[in-house]
Amino acid sequence: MNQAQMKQAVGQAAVELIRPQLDSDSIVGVGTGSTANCFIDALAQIKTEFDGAVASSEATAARLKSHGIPVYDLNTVSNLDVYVDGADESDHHLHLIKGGGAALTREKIVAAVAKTFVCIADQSKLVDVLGAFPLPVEVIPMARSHVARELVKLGGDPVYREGCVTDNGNIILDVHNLSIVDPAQLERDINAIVGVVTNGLFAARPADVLLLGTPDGVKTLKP
Ligand SMILES: O=C(CO)[C@H](O)[C@H](O)COP(=O)(O)O
Repeated sequence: MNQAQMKQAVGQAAVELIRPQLDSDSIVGVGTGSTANCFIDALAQIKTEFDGAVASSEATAARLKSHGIPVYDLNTVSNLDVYVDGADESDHHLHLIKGGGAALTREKIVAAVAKTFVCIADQSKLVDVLGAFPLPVEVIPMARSHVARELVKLGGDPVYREGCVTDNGNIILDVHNLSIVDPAQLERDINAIVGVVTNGLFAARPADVLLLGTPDGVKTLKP
């Protein structure tokens, strides 16, 4: 099984996992990225079994709508049982790095609202210590240089993601060379920098389950 097939397998596995809890009133939280796209395509096959979705990005909203799945504003939704999304890295506690697709802030908001967060990823994303993948930080544009200096004080090497404007109109700094031994503390420290919208560490709200694509099939990991 190659990487693309593993992504399809975990997308399908996520649909099978959540399907028993769906009913005609259910709204599904949907993440962003190539693995989340596999989930969307699999979800479309059962679109008559739930009401609609909340999207974590404009790209995801467009893909959901292209399948005829209604997309709701999160503010109109009182109950979100499940959120399904990919990740750039996961450790064995299911602390994540996300934001490779620049959708981290909306992803973190939807994950915070959902009762259950199902992460889907191929096996290349599972690591012992987070940080080989540069940590994305969404920043208010006028604070870019200030935030970059503060990130250097925290031991990282921030790099401006050229040409990237988030769905919220902000910029991304990718922080290289972090060895993240305490993800929850670093998540708090970076979010405390004035000008930071949020960072791509999901430690305060880790995933509840990780469906990991491997050549031997999909494995289920829990913290
Ligand atoms: O956090 C994300 C987008 O902001 C994605 O979940 C992450 O980048 C993984 O993407 P892919 O499934 O394409 O590898």
